[in-house]
Amino acid sequence: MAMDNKGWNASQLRNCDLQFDEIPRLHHNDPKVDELMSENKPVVVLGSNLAKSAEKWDLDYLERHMGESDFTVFQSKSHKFKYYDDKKVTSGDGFVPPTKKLDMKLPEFIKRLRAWKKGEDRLYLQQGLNNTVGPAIVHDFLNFDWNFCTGKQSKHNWGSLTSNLMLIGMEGNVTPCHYDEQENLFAQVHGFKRCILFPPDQFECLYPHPVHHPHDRQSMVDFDRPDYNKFPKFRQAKGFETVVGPGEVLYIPMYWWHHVESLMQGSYTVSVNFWYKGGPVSVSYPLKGHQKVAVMRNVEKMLLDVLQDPKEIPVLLRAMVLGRYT
Ligand SMILES: CCC[C@@H](CC(=O)O)C(=O)C(=O)O
Ligand SMILES: [Zn+2]
Repeated sequence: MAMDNKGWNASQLRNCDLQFDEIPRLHHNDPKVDELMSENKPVVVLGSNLAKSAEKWDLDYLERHMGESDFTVFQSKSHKFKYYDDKKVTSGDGFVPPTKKLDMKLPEFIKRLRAWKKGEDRLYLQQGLNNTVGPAIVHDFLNFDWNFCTGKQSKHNWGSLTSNLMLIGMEGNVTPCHYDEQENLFAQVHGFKRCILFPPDQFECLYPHPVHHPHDRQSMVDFDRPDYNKFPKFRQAKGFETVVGPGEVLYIPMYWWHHVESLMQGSYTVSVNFWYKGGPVSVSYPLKGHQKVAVMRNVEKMLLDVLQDPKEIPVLLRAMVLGRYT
């Protein structure tokens, strides 16, 4: 495969009907980086040393140093790893989990990753970096450029760092479109990931599952085969995209939708994310897109709390709105 000088080429990207603008890719010293971050806009930061100490995290190194613990690995029959909250699964709701959550030792995971053949079940290691990893990994973790991320945290008034997730994915793995309620500095360590982002105000085009659903925060639209009858506004979604490679950091603002895919016919991918709580809410009118999402979430939660039966929610909302507000 002819690789462009970027280390990948467009044939490795999955087809998507939409057109995207590029997410800006700026050197970490460029003042525009902080301008975009302060406007809650995504940016790829180049040349930072945020996770430079992890650049040696290839499979051999990880096999030698991750330690003997069990790590969280998701298994999927497809290329999609759609997150679900098992605390929101209620018996009899007919929900079929799309992935299986396994505990696996690293050597076993690596063996299966190396032996994997297209068409077989896929695996995606998603493990919080904590004291269960070996001392060498802890050493590398402590050698992340904490000045960089702590600097961003304080400059942009983010809350506390909640976790760092280590992600080891197979080529072609997809984390389908969803939003998180945290700020995210997403450090790409090995391999290439295509990231498609949409601002929070595209809520109406991305049709998230109801808040009480196990797939809360996840889009109902299948990007591989969008159902335009059920989700007509998806055609109007206006997204931004980038491909991040080793040493690059993508800022994913809180509440921004993101779809992330490990490039096809690429290598395995390693990423480390840095999730921060959001900062203090400053209310000014009109409310920002993400604030309206937070309001809608609260309305859904309150309605479920008082109505109890989820099926009554659309009935009440239609009675309230149709013919009165529309
Ligand atoms: C479980 C987290 C997956 C990650 C996307 C990806 O790298 O597949 C993401 O969505 C995030 O960092 O917020
Ligand atoms: Zn996410």
